[in-house]
Amino acid sequence: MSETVTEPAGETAAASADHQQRRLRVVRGGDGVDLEAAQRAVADLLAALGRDAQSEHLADTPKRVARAYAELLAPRAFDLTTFPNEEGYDELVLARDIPVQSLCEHHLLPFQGVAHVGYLPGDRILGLSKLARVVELFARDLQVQERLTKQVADWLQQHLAPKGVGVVIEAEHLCMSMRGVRVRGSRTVTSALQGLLREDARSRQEFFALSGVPA
Ligand SMILES: Nc1nc2c(ncn2[C@@H]2O[C@H](COP(=O)(O)OP(=O)(O)OP(=O)(O)O)[C@@H](O)[C@H]2O)c(=O)[nH]1
Ligand SMILES: [Zn+2]
Repeated sequence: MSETVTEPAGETAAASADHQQRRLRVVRGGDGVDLEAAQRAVADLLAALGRDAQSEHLADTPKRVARAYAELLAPRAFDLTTFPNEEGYDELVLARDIPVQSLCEHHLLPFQGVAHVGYLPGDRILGLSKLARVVELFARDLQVQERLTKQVADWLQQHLAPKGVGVVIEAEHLCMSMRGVRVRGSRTVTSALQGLLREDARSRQEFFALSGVPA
């Protein structure tokens, strides 16, 4: 899935002046979904599973399922708003317990849990809600948890250029709880660190402590 980051029309001047608020429009995915083909495929799947796709109860199910997957694979566009770090704030900024919902690419079943996303500011700070929006940007996709975790960290490092970034995701995979090995309640923890949070032991420890994850 491709992602684009553009300066909204008329905002270029504000964006180029470093002492001002800066906004970048972020759009990812939403392309590549053929709703009618998806609907036909779901009807075929129901038939292959021995279900009567023409029955009164299932008649609208292919359409609903196609739309549901299209929605689950389409993150909302947003404005990445940053502000100059005028106070020179140089401690961690951490958003804990951001809800995460994604789809495992192996079974197309949900995995869900929470993300803790933190960064050590450089020249700019980020509108706080944007940490959760970046998580959604990559979660609304067919994913593995490791890739999702790393994509969020890499994206923030690239677009915010902070001194460090840390991302922890704790999630339960329905493919492991509802089926297969059937271990209900087991949560997988993944982390991705960049910059000082990776290189400096004290910063890393602080990040994990504030995230509530034993280092
Ligand atoms: N590394 C990683 N593995 C995942 C993730 N989500 C699901 N999986 C695993 O992907 C693996 C796919 O293994 P397969 O042996 O091909 O599939 P399977 O026969 O359905 O495996 P079982 O789940 O053990 O029944 C399973 O072990 C899943 O638990 C993820 O986010 N990261
Ligand atoms: Zn799975």
